[in-house]
Amino acid sequence: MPYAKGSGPSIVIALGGNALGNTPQEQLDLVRQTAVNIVDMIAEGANAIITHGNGPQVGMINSAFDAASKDAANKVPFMPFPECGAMSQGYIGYHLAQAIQGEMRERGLERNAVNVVTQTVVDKADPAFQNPTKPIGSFMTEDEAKAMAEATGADVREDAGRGWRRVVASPIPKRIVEFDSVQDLVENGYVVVSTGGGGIPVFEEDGRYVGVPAVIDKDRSASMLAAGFGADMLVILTAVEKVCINYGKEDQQELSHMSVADAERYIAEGQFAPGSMLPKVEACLDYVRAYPQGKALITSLECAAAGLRGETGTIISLD
Ligand SMILES: Nc1ncnc2c1ncn2[C@@H]1O[C@H](COP(=O)(O)OP(=O)(O)O)[C@@H](O)[C@H]1O
Ligand SMILES: NC(=O)OP(=O)(O)O
Repeated sequence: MPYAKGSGPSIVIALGGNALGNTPQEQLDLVRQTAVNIVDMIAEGANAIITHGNGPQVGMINSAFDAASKDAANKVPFMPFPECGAMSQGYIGYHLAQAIQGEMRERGLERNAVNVVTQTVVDKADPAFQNPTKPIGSFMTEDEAKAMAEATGADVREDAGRGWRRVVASPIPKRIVEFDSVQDLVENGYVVVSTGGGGIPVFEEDGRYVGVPAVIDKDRSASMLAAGFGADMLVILTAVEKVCINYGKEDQQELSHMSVADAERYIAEGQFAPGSMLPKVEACLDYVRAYPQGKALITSLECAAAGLRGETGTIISLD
């Protein structure tokens, strides 16, 4: 039976790595807290589509299958990378939908949560396939990473000052295959987990879809989803309450609002670290340029509901 939609804004939420953790038990525990923060927004009437990252998880699944399949005694088959992406969506979406459902039941909210395994069309000619940039899996020291690269042929890079990781191609998302189904679910009052890990990247060939070994940036896909829906707000939840200029320096300054022109100026000044805050600000800019009535919010998980009420976080709007 369909559920009633909330009376509040429509929002697309992108969950950062701090919402999920690294191991199954850590993820299960963290996701319960994440669900509390998400349901705080749903309790205010929000109609939410929740997207999430998958870098650590898809890397973990891929490494586990690679290691297991190399020993014939295990009888574990080689697992292609797109299938590992699909597994990561199922695994994270299962935890998220279950935790959100449980939290809504506990608060007596008559809504239902569902996870949609989602494919995202990318372009075969995307130059990203020639230049892998998306960090996946766990962090390593430089020596460990270089030894791994030597042994496996994987690409490795330093990740935003936090250590070394394997990197894979990260093409630009073009279209979400399950968009109409997600829209139907939202219209019928469901809280939808969708486009996890940016969506499983696929090429379109003669009307059929074929998985591609890559990982799409979840903030970019969330931005495209929010613009496509005409969502009132794109909410990017990460580890900081506000975006800063002079981040980490003595004269650090938190920003409550940025216009597109402000953001462009700060980007030109190099205020946002590539691989961490820069892609988030760029995703917000893409959304407000494509849907000028929309507002993007970057804040922490803990501040999500207060941010939605306009009490904290950094709002990015056209002007
Ligand atoms: N100018 C900035 N303002 C605020 N945070 C910044 C800035 N530049 C870099 N950061 C860092 O970017 C991080 C968010 O990026 P990241 O951790 O990659 O995102 P995710 O939450 O999606 O995993 C913040 O926690 C912060 O440490
Ligand atoms: N797909 C994606 O953007 O994952 P992370 O947020 O974990 O990097």
